Amino acid sequence: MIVFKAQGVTKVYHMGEVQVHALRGVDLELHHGEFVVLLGPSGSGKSTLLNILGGLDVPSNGSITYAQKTLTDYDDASLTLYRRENVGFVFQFYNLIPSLTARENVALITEIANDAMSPEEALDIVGLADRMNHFPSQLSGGEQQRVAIARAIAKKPNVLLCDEPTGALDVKTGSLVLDVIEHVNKTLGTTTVVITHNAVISEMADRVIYISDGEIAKIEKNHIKKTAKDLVW
Ligand SMILES: Nc1ncnc2c1ncn2[C@@H]1O[C@H](COP(=O)(O)OP(=O)(O)OP(=O)(O)O)[C@@H](O)[C@H]1O
Repeated sequence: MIVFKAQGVTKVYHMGEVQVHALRGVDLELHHGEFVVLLGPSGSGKSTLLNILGGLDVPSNGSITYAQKTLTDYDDASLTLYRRENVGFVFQFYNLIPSLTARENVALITEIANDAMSPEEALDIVGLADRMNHFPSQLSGGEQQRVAIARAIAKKPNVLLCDEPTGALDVKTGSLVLDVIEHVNKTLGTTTVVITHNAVISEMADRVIYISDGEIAKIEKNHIKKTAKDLVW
């Protein structure tokens, strides 16, 4: 089942006289429940594509459908609703609110979402049931990222979009965080897209999409996937 369909998607940023062509015509289909890794050099357009899929940004041209509805026809209010109901985001830097505990950071989302799990349940999934009442400053980087993942998945999103989720973490902690993302993908059936600079992570994907200079250079399917725990880097 196709979740996203992008056709001829371009993105041009205008910086005074200069035009930056971040995406130059992307055609892409993403399927329900799949785990996709986006790989490509710095500046190739990965974050721009992820942000457009997540409704944080809009393309200059082309169309995107999500569950057969045309996102590119949505106004700001509809895009906000789309994000709220369907998309969880995880970024490299965890963006937790320092004055709130882990539980309260997750509750911020569960209070506004329909049919959300409880903050306790979400924190339990990421292995932090016993750290619920700790503040971000009392947690390690990996633990903070797991709180950010709990916050992203608590509303049971159909789609989880992760922009370099392990970029700020050491190998062991990064592997733990990937293990959590893998678990969410498998148990909740969440369509998952992970941007990374680390080619090793692509071994756990169903498909690997290579982006180069604003275009899809190639797409590879992994016939045998590794689990996060089996990755060596
Ligand atoms: N808001 C913006 N205004 C102007 N140019 C931008 C903006 N956002 C991104 N760009 C430019 O668009 C191009 C693609 O950027 P993007 O962040 O999508 O790349 P990326 O592949 O995610 O890079 P990285 O791996 O370094 O995060 C780059 O040349 C970048 O400088």
